[in-house]
Amino acid sequence: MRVIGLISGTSVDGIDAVLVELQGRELDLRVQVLNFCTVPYPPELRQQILAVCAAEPLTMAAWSELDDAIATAFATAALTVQTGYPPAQLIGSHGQTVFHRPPTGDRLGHSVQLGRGELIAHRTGIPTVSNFRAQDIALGGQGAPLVPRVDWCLLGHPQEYRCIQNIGGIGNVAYLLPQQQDQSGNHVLGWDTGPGNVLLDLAVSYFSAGQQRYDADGHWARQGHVCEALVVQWLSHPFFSAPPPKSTGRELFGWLFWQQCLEQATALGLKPADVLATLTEFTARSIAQSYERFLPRRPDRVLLCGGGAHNGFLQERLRLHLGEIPVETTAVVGVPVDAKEAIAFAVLAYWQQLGIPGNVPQVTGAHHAVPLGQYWQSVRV
Ligand SMILES: Nc1ncnc2c1ncn2[C@@H]1O[C@H](COP(=O)(O)OP(=O)(O)OP(=O)(O)O)[C@@H](O)[C@H]1O
Ligand SMILES: CC(=O)N[C@H]1[C@@H]2OC[C@@H](O2)[C@@H](O)[C@@H]1O[C@H](C)C(=O)O
Repeated sequence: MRVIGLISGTSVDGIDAVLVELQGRELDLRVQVLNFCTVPYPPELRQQILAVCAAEPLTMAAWSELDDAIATAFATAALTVQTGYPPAQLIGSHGQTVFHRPPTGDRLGHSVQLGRGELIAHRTGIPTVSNFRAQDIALGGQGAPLVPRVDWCLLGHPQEYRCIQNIGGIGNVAYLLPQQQDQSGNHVLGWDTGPGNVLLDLAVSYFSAGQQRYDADGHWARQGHVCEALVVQWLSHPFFSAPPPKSTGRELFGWLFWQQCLEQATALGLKPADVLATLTEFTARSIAQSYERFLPRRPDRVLLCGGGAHNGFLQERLRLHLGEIPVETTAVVGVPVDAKEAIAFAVLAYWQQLGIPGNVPQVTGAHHAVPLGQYWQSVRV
């Protein structure tokens, strides 16, 4: 089946769109990437999204406008990625997360992704699956991370224990047992590791007065010195010691957290490069520390994906803290680092059609595994 996968993540840097040909089911799943592109948001729309993520209030009418503007941008990205290719039969659209609250005690989680699937289906003429997190949340789960079951199929190894580490705005890991030992995918572990690039991006944007959006290859951070006292202080945040299942977002590691970091760094007289070096170290250590705390054994290999996989300095720090464990990217096993999440939502939509579960209960905390997403029919245009 030809499927389009769409996602814009917590970095809000644009819509990743992939066109794939999918065959098979789970361990025999085969993915052929036909095309991939990232379609940036119009700058004004990006600013509106970031404002909502930073808790700016909206009327319901403005909220509806925003939802449709995002859905329209997603539909455009879908049409762009399939230009020149035979039409896709299905779209899996994650949408844009603007709010994420994990469950606590009796209170159900709540995760809001804008860019409604019904508009995407209508605009593109392609049936669309969206709203992937809601069913997991209905079963008491975090609604995230949802990619680990796809990782198990696409990136698992017959004999190796592997960690697939996404470093997007937020970081998340999937820990895969050798496929020979785990034929069901029920033993996959995973959780959000904390901030990926989100604080770094906020810092770069601040220090460059909006001229730069991210620290290309970690070049700026590499020129600074790590302030160990701040790294230790930031790592004492209760999120890091809480056991999985756990997920997070800009609500915890976003604008407010960055403001605190900036205040503390300024009080200590840190230069911009030092702040970036310290934030990079914080991300690297939060990942390594979570492996030490929560993994039953050290992985044989770590495969990185997401935009952070392009940050050489972050990779260096991570290697240092992971000791002997080889750290590579998913690209070395044929899965492009920037397309992996979009591929995952194409697969989750495909599984929804086949009735195959998408979540992993011990990852999200949901009561059981279930197909994910809501299906919207379309009128062929
Ligand atoms: N060449 C590069 N050097 C350093 N960092 C980079 C580079 N390219 C991208 N990034 C970082 O990656 C980020 C985007 O990553 P990605 O697209 O994986 O995030 P996302 O999908 O929005 O987040 P999430 O996985 O949390 O949903 C950018 O905001 C930037 O910080
Ligand atoms: C609520 C939400 O959008 N969470 C994202 C975010 O970005 C990374 C991490 O936090 C992960 O939990 C999740 O995305 C991926 C696609 C997931 O669900 O696996």
